[in-house]
Amino acid sequence: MEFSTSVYDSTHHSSFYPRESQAHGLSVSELTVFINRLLSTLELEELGTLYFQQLNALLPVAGLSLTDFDPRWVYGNAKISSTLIDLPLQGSASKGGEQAHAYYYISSPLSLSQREILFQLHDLFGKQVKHAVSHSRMKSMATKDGLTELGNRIAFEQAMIRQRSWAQRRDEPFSLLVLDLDNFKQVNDTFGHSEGDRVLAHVASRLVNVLRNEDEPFRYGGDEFCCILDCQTEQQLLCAAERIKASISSSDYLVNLGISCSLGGALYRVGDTTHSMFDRADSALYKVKSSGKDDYQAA
Ligand SMILES: Nc1nc2c(ncn2[C@@H]2O[C@H](COP(=O)(O)OP(=O)(O)OP(=O)(O)O)[C@@H](O)[C@H]2O)c(=O)[nH]1
Repeated sequence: MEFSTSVYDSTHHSSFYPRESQAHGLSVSELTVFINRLLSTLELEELGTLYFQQLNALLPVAGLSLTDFDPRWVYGNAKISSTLIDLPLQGSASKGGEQAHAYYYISSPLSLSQREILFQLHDLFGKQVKHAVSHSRMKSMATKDGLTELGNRIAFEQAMIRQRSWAQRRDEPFSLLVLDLDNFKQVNDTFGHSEGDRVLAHVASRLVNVLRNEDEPFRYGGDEFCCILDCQTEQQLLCAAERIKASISSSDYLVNLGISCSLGGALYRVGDTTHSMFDRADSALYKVKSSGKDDYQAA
C-alpha cells in the first residue's frame, strides 16, 4: 500500500507518525492500518505512555493544536466541557474496579465536529489497544500458573530452549533443580485442598525470594517445582539447593504442617535436551525421595 512508504516511515518510532500535512486526508481504514502497525512495534508495557503519544499525534487530523494541550491519566469520572474531553481508555488497567480515563484539557473550546472527530480517533485507537491487551492477557494466562503466579510447564519448556541455546553459544553451563514437596498429600487429606493450595503459593513465594534475579522458578505441576539456575558448577548448584531447602525449613507455617522438600539437580552438558537434563535431575530427586526425603542431590 502506497502510504506505508509515503505517509509513514516505519524505521523509527518517532518518524512513524502521519506527516501533519497529509494526515488530514487519511481515511479511517488507513488510520487503522497505521495504528495496527504502531501496536505491532510496541511492547505492551509501554502502551500507557504510547496511548497518549499516538493520540497526540493523531490530533492534527481533527485540526487541533497541541499548544496548551494537557493530557492526563485519571481514574473515575469528571465533568466534560468544551475544554475538557473525557475519553474512557478501553482495555486499560483499572484501579479499584474503575476504568481509567484520559482527560484532555484544551486551551480553546472545541467545536462539536472537532470533538466528534477526537472521539472517533480515540475509539479507533482504543479498540486496537483493547485487542492488544486481551491478546497479552491470554498469552500470559497460557504460560502462567494461576495459583502460584509462577511460570507454568509451558513457560519452563520455553525458558529451557532459550537457556540451552544461550549455553551452547556462550559455552557456559547452567543448572536445573527439580523440587518436590514431601508429605504434601497429607495436608490436602487433613486440612483440605484449599490449605494445600495455600502451601503451594507459600512455597512459590519462598522460591521467588530466595533465588537470585538471574534464576527462575516454575511450577512444573502438582507439588513439583523447577528452577533454572545460573549455576555453572556442581558446587554452586548444591549451594543453591541448600539455600532453597533452608528457606523451606525456616518457615514455621510449612514445618507445622509437616512439609519439607526434596531436590534433585543437574548441570547442563553439551548436547543435552530439556528431556535428558530433566531426567538426570529427576532421577537425583528420586534417590533423595527413596533415601528418606528432605535432602538434595545432584546427578
Ligand atoms: N491442593 C492442591 N493439591 C494438588 C494440586 N495439584 C496436585 N495436588 C495434589 O498433590 C499431591 C501430590 O502427591 P504426592 O507428591 O505423591 O504427595 P506427597 O505426600 O508429597 O508424597 P511424597 O512426595 O512421597 O512425600 C496429590 O495428592 C495431588 O492430588 C493443587 O493444585 N492443589
